[in-house]
Amino acid sequence: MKTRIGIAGITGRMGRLLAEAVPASGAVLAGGIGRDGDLAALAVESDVIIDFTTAATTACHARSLAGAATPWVLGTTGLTSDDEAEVNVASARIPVFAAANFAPGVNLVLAIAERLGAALPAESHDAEILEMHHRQKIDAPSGTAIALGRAIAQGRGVDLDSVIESGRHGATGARKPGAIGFAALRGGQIVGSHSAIFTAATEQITITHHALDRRIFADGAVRAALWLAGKPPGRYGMRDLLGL
Ligand SMILES: NC(=O)C1=CN([C@@H]2O[C@H](COP(=O)(O)OP(=O)(O)OC[C@H]3O[C@@H](n4cnc5c(N)ncnc54)[C@H](OP(=O)(O)O)[C@@H]3O)[C@@H](O)[C@H]2O)C=CC1
Ligand SMILES: O=C(O)C1=N[C@H](C(=O)O)C[C@H](O)C1
Repeated sequence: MKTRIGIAGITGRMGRLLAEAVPASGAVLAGGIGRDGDLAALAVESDVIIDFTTAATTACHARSLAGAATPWVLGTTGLTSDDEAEVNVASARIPVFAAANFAPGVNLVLAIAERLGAALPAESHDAEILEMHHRQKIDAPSGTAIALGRAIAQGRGVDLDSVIESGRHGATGARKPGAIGFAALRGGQIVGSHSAIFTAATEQITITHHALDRRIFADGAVRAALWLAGKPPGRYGMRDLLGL
């Protein structure tokens, strides 16, 4: 039996590419909805839902898909901690695959960032994250930038929330020791670029990922959906899929 995949956000930049990527993978496109669609009805017709919409609707989607017992691949970014809590509640009832970035290469960069965070002393090597996206993007810093920050913080054995310096402006005072800084640039049609930069007095190390085509995200999300169907309830991510 072919896997039936439904798409929440099918009218969007990602959704339109997912509508091509699903049949190209051999799966069946069960249907798709924009903001006015009925997710519960789509879930009944689907073995798995891929969701690239907006954070404002994530909590509602979590409850709807948990109620329908339909596995959920979530690519939406900009989630609040309350949204994250709703996703975790849903993952007790359904398999949930959530990733801020479905490009396999980015997830290798995340793994390297964690190792650099562990290896380079926070006292000497200042960590900054730079992300650039298209002018339509509505959340900042990007989900991937936050994931990079979390990876570095994890390597350093600290909580990102306790060291984050984001959106500097005005009389900021000097950089705090051990801070992880963020800068978000917006313009044109940049698909998504992320750098983690470690700057010391005598050296600078930069790792960068440029997404050149959104198909890298769509193909990754479809791969995740095919992998997720049939898994037990729980929260999964790219590390599970890629075996990192
Ligand atoms: N994890 C990853 O690898 C990636 C994540 N993303 C994230 O995916 C999300 C979507 O990105 P993108 O496709 O560029 O965005 P778009 O704005 O192009 O598309 C958004 C989609 O969500 C729908 N939508 C908007 N508001 C609501 C609502 N209140 N309820 C239900 N559906 C709604 C829109 O429907 P309508 O047309 O009817 O308004 C549209 O189909 C973003 O959060 C983005 O950051 C993007 C790329 C990669
Ligand atoms: O909104 C986008 O376009 C993207 N969003 C994701 C993010 O916030 O990290 C992934 C990718 O960078 C494109």
